[in-house]
Amino acid sequence: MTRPVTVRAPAKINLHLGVGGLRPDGKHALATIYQAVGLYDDVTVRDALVWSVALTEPVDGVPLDDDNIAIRAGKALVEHHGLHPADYAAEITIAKGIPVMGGMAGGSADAAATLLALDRLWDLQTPDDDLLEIAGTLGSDVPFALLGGTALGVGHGEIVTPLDDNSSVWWVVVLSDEGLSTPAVYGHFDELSPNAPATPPLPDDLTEALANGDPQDIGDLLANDLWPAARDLRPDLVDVEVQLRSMSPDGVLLSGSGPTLLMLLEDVEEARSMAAELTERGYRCTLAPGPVAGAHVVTYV
Ligand SMILES: C[C@](O)(CO)[C@H](O)COP(=O)(O)OP(=O)(O)OC[C@H]1O[C@@H](n2ccc(N)nc2=O)[C@H](O)[C@@H]1O
Ligand SMILES: Nc1ncnc2c1ncn2[C@@H]1O[C@H](COP(=O)(O)OP(=O)(O)OP(=O)(O)O)[C@@H](O)[C@H]1O
Repeated sequence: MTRPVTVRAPAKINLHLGVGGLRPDGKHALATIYQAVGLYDDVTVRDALVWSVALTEPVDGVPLDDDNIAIRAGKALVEHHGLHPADYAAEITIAKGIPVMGGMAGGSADAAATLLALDRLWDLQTPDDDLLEIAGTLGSDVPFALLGGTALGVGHGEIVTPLDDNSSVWWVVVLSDEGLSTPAVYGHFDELSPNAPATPPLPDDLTEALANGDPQDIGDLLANDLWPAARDLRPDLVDVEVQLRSMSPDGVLLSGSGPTLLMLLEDVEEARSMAAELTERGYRCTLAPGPVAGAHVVTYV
């Protein structure tokens, strides 16, 4: 019997989320810049006779059956290697630190972590390119969760290329008590933007600002095409956004498809005092540094 393996995978935000038209496969063409930030899920895998998934603490909205993306990831890895499904299954335990349905790709992090953890548990030695390819079949954000750091994402978000990022920033992460459905936000985007370009333009200015590492320039260039749709679906977010902008006029951003909101700060002390002030005003928030590493093993067999 092999020893359990634990992999830690980060949340992501999109510093730029350019959304194009709806493709025939039901997804939207993207030109995005991902950044991995320091909120994590830890996924532990153990050999088992049947697939199962459990959480270390109960969290609403996470399926505990075969719909869980971690189990889908495990089965995809078994299939990729042509292994006999009856001989390979795992007990998966997830410690969730990434908000569920928050637009921070928590499920994607779990899928990426599971791929890496099972690869190590079963000593499959899957090449990195194969892991990225399997990841892309599981969800648009999954390849980036493997990669981490800061990266350009094109296609439907699954084609990722690392970017030179010389910034080191802190994000005040303002959480919402209620999640927002990613397909619903994309669906409303289609209603608001019927003439979106087939391929959105690449964010060259932000790419350059990241290479230069100046947080002020980065803050000025943050952009998210899903924001108007998220605002319509969740008008309560507008009030939070106004409060954040009154504290820091630049550097406020919707995370992915929302509803989490972000505020960029250069200095950790400043980030702490903003978070304290927001907490005092009744908001639930946390801090996360960026960029951080992608999925990585934290225990060894
Ligand atoms: C909003 C983002 O987080 C930004 O990175 C992602 O685009 C969403 O990625 P994800 O949650 O991994 O999404 P997937 O699991 O691939 O797709 C879920 C659903 O989101 C919508 N979707 C997702 C990605 C994409 N480029 N276009 C889409 O329209 C589709 O309705 C799709 O059925
Ligand atoms: N391991 C998992 N953790 C969280 N959600 C999961 C998991 N597996 C499946 N799901 C389902 O995936 C959906 C999206 O959850 P998730 O927390 O990944 O949202 P999100 O962070 O908004 O995603 P994204 O930013 O990629 O759009 C939920 O409906 C949830 O029920």
